[in-house]
Amino acid sequence: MADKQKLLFVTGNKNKLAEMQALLGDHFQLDSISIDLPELQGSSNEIAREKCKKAAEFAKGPVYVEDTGLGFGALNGLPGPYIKWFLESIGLEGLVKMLEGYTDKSAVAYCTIAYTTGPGSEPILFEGSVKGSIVNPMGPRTFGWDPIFKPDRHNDTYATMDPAVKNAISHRSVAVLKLRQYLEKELELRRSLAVME
Ligand SMILES: O=P(O)(O)OP(=O)(O)OP(=O)(O)OC[C@H]1O[C@@H](n2cnc3c(O)ncnc32)[C@H](O)[C@@H]1O
Ligand SMILES: [Mg+2]
Repeated sequence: MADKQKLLFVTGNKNKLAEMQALLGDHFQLDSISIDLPELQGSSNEIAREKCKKAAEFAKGPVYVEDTGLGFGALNGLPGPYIKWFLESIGLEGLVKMLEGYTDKSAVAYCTIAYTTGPGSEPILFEGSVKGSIVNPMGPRTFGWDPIFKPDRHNDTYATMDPAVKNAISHRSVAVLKLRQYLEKELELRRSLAVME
């Protein structure tokens, strides 16, 4: 069997890395560099794209990054890409409190993966999102806002469900599947071109 294709993921977040390993490890040899890249302000797409360009300059080769957000329906999608700073400053309880005056508790969890073949190449984006609602914290406080996000059609939060279930339905898994399909097609194309040479 052919060696697994290598893939470099740049992130400062060990929980993201663990999930990526579970989602991609069977198909790719996933390497990682742990740096918390500076992030500009803007849409998740802009943030992921810029983060990816910086990561490629650092790694001097093909690389991917991801940006994850959590947007509240009642707040027109905020905190969105800024969820990390809200979480760090007001915590899970504070996030739940932000929606106290609203009947609309809906939220969207999303992941934007940006992949580039190297410095100077425009990153390609792969997006995944999951609709759900914000609930009082339930489950272990291991990963970010998992305890307050309950995906639609599930009785669990991301934190109370089995990690395998989260990985089967999550915003990250949707984006990862798109990345995987893209890379596998690319690889097939390169192999068929090599055969023709
Ligand atoms: O280095 P990077 O990859 O940017 O890692 P980060 O932790 O800075 O990640 P983001 O900038 O994407 O910020 C997303 C925030 O949401 C959290 N988060 C990311 N994915 C999550 C998930 O699947 N479930 C719960 N929280 C998550 C994460 O801990 C951050 O606080
Ligand atoms: Mg970050």
